Amino acid sequence: MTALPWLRTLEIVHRLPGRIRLRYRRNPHAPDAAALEGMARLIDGVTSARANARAASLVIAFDATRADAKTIVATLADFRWDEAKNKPRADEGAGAVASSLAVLLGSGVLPMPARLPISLAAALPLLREGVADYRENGVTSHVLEAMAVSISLARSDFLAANATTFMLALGEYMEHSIARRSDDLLKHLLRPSSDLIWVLRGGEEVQISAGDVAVGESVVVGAGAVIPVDGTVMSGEGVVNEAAMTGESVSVIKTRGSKVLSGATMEDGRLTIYAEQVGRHTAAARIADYVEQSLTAKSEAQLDAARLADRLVPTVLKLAGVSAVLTGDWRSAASVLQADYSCALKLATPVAFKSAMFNAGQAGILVKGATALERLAEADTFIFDKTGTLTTGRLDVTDSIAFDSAYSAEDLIWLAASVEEHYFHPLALAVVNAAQATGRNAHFDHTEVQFIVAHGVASEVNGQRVVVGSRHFVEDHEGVDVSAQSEVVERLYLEGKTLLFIGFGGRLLGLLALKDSLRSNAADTIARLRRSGVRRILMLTGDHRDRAAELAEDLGLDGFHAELTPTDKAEIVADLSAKGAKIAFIGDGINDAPALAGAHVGVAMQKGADIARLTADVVLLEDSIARVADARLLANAAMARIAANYKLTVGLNTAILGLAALGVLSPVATAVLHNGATIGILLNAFRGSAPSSDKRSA
Ligand SMILES: Nc1ncnc2c1ncn2[C@@H]1O[C@H](COP(=O)(O)OP(=O)(O)OP(=O)(O)O)[C@@H](O)[C@H]1O
Ligand SMILES: [Zn+2]
Repeated sequence: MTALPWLRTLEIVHRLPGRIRLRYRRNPHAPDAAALEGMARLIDGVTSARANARAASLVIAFDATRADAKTIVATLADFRWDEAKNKPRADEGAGAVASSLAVLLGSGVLPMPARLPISLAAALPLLREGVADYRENGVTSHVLEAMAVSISLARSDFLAANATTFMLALGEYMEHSIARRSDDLLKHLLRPSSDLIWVLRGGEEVQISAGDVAVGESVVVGAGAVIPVDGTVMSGEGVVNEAAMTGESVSVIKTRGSKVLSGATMEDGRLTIYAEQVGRHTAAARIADYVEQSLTAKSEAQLDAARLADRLVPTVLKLAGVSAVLTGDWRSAASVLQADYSCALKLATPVAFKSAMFNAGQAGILVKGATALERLAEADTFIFDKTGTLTTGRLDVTDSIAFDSAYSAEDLIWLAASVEEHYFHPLALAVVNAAQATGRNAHFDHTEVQFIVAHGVASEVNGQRVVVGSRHFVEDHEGVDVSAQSEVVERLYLEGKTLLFIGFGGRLLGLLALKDSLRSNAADTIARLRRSGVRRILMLTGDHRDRAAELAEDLGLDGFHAELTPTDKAEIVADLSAKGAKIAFIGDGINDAPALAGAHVGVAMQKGADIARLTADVVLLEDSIARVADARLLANAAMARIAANYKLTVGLNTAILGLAALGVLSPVATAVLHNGATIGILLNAFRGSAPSSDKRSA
């Protein structure tokens, strides 16, 4: 990292209490506007910072009790600035393209003596960059480019030198604008799109840039806008959809006192929000950061490309030497040097990944990074959790059978609901719903409730132990004899129901049967997955063996494991992985979070627990299991495109390189061919991988 003296050029031009305007001289080493703002905001006491690149000014607002102008400027001066992270910039690139083009067109008509200085001036940035890069990183592709141009200049081949400079500038500009566009697309998916927001200041609504809003301000949000801050509603009423943040697709009504999250959209109404978290501290920014971080983690495909690129540079250099010796012509050396394609190699793959991730996002699938995409395509074994994943997770109580005449069917439901009402498990929610549907309130007072994961719940009513849960729990753990009712139990299982056993005072008091329906598109999804090359599809569940067997049969799965605890599920995943399976685990995070985290790639259902959406590599943004197959097909398509692009990059450029080495191609022809090929390949990578046509089979 190099700390550059850009701040020599920083001066205060205007000063007010709590506010200063600084001017910085634009130089190539100055951080860009966003970086400047970011640095300023890190300073203690600074409430907002806004840089204007065009005016080269930086306005900083601060809390005058906590900071003063002098310390702020001094602190800014202390920041070490890593220039490498800030380059290159689009406008500069465009300028270089224009000036090198002018020189290229003009050099032919200029008088001979003027040609060298003009050509040299045009090539200077490139030569300088080559030298700087050489000092810092040794022989890189920039160094090769500088050598190519130097050779042409030395031979007074100005046409070649200028054409090369122009093509390189153009190529670089295109490469980076395509790369940046794919970044922007992705950020657009994650960040509120509008930058201007309304706030109340001095009783009036004023429009400011979202970056300028401070904690404690009142932000006004109308229908259609994205909420820019995390905060509490002070007034108004609105329908808010937080799907992008929490995955919850059902919109909720927010009124005075409700909490709202940045990144959520206002579907209707109007809210005034007290801003509690702004800018980088908001939930939206945290999620975006997370995804950006995982983006920088290099996938295998990216590493392969980078490794080849690194090996390529010295090879090209040697080839240029050999070619010059064999052909006896420096021109061929210049041609070879600029046919180096390590840059294209390094860029094409990430661009393709990002554009695939963007497409996935639009198809309702959040893919957290290139590695996730790669692994999704690699997975040969798909393992589904049952409840809430293959099934809807919205259960209905169909039967309530009490074996003690003192209790009615409704009493039994109420007894279970009284102890279940504290839990979010789909079974618990179903029981509580059923109790409410009875239209009366027959709550049983009980002592504290114990929850035994993947087994059930237990408490005490009137001094007697009450247990609600699986047969295994009630029978094996609680010693309640169930055998007398085995006929009823058998019948209900045969009807495809999930059973809850209710023990009271050590006896079996009754049974609740629940029906959970398979998602209508579960079978279709399984079939599509098989067609996409998945070899084995399994189901894991905490539910009873009989129920699981029936579902597995209906769906044509390759196998299932039932009556599992969350740890059992994780162990099965670990076990199969150890045997070489590449597992994609699909679950909702309720009693399957460890398995989700332990899989090669974890896919979280949209309605899943927060933890699932946070730890999973892929998050469905719609409550449809069809998105799992969509995600797989998308990943396959993206990987195929990346592989094809890679071959094309290597093949095409190797051919150009070979011809250049043989002296067949002039430096100008090489520059045109090489840069044309690079741009074509990038555009191809950028072109979205079209998701399969049946993706909207909801
Ligand atoms: N809150 C609860 N109340 C009653 N029984 C429960 C509760 N939680 C779990 N159980 C019992 O434990 C069993 C296993 O629960 P678990 O959540 O692991 O699996 P599941 O509900 O069948 O879903 P999955 O297919 O996702 O594993 C359930 O089938 C049920 O019998
Ligand atoms: Zn047990």
